[in-house]
Amino acid sequence: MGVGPGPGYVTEAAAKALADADCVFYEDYTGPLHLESIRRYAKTEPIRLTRRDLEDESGRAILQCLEKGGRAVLATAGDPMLATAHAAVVAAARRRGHRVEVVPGVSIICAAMSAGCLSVYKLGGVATVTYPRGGVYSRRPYELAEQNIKRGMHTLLLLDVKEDGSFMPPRDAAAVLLALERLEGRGVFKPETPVVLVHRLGWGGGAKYTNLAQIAASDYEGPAVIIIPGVLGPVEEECLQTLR
Ligand SMILES: C[S@@+](CC[C@H](N)C(=O)[O-])C[C@H]1O[C@@H](n2cnc3c(N)ncnc32)[C@H](O)[C@@H]1O
Repeated sequence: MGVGPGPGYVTEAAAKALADADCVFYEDYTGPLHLESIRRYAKTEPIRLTRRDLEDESGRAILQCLEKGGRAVLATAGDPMLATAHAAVVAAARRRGHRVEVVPGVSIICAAMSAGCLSVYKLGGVATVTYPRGGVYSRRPYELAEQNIKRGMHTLLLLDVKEDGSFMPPRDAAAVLLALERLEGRGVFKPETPVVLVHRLGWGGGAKYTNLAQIAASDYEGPAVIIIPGVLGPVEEECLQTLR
């Protein structure tokens, strides 16, 4: 079940699922989750599951609740299935014969495209900007943006989650993209590259049409997404100018 990008986005369907559940679980490593919104509707105290509980242990606590005949809910920020690995939990429960309903939420991906004035018809592949691991950078955002730009498509970049559960600030993401440019050198991420920054949506943040150099020098907080616009239509261009 998704509870949207921030407070106030719990749908009636999500509220009903919470009210009907015997066990309420949540995770907050794929996006910040407003726990009070969940408590408002749930009849039991929500239990936090970590990435390890869900991805390494296959959501065992959820399956145990189901196997005792209970109804279980797993609440996530945004939409529960977009840019997450939660399909594995759904599949594990269905394989054991349980009925599973996915309750969609307002995804940060949809919300960011809306707030950023960009047409989803031109959204190309999505990637995540990650911190270098063991000194090695993932080249995926660079290669994907390069392909999307060639086709005139927009590139939506999600930002890494740190080990301590905090979200990569936009300045760190801009620094990673500029470092990738130094490694690859094909002119995909230049300091003057125009970008749409969507930060802390639903939590008092907003959207800004700016460039990579300005983001690298900014103090916006995460969570955030960075969109590299492709070829802009006149309506997109006109709307983007209002985000300067
Ligand atoms: C792995 S994605 C999960 C997306 C989620 N399942 C959804 O559909 O909304 C998590 C990333 O989305 C971005 N994000 C999450 N919440 C956000 C928010 N409220 N405002 C801006 N970006 C956000 C951050 O880049 C974060 O690392």
